[in-house]
Amino acid sequence: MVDADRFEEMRQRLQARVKPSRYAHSMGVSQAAEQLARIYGVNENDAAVAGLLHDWDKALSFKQLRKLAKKHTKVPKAVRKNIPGVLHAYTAPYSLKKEFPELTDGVLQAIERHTCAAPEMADLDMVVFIADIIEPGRTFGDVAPLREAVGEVSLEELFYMTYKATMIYLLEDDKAIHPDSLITWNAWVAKREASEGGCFGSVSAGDASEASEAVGRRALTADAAPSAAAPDGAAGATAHEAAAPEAVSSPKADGSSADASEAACVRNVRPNGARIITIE
Ligand SMILES: Nc1ncnc2c1ncn2[C@@H]1O[C@H](COP(=O)(O)OP(=O)(O)O)[C@@H](O)[C@H]1O
Repeated sequence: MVDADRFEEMRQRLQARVKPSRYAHSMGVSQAAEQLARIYGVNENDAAVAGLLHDWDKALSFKQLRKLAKKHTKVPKAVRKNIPGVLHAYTAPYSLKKEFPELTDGVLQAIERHTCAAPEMADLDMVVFIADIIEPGRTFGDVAPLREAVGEVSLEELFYMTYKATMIYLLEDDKAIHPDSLITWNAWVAKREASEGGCFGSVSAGDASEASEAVGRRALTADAAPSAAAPDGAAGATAHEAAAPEAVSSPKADGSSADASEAACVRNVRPNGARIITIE
């Protein structure tokens, strides 16, 4: 548990370390992660802290990251050389543990997995991964369906949708993809196919309307974010353009005990944002 004073200290140190657009994005991710955690029954404090600090090592140059990754991570040489944009996630546990020794393994793991994810994801890992993509400052054209699905589908399904959107974005932008990402993708496809209904289930209709009202359509919509900061100019980085949104309260909703007969299942999300929803 990180108390308010320590969180404030972390916030200030992050602000001093990264550029303003990165800081704004980090605040957005922290608040989005906290909201997602509340909805999906994950530890909110861990989510807020992991979201805040997830890009801690984005302050480093690729040269510094390569050196750090070589010494303190198992990232393969080819990835260090060719996909340095992902290294900050892998070096972060080492860097952050030195700065904030009280950070738990769970928080550090969620931070480590926020960029490339993994075949097995803890709930906190998924919350931080999703928050990084759907925080209000994100301006991708295809995040709207993800935001709308918050509280409507299970955490696993929302993660699957988000991971898929990330893969599509990387391909469409002609970016190299971490080789382990294909292993992760295949694992999640298999897991999803094996799940009941083929889509990880979903939250009940009642929970869905409450939760999406509070989070999906208010806190996590781009419209809710105050004015934009300058885009991040770091090589390979995407633009995070919003200042921190105001926190809003939302009801608790448990996505784990869905009645499949009432469940709305998002079957597919297309790059243009169109999606197919089936009511089962
Ligand atoms: N699986 C992946 N393989 C290769 N590159 C990736 C992968 N996932 C994300 N990236 C790229 O790594 C960089 C950092 O990712 P991330 O930390 O999610 O970015 P952001 O700076 O947008 O928060 C981005 O340029 C992103 O496109």
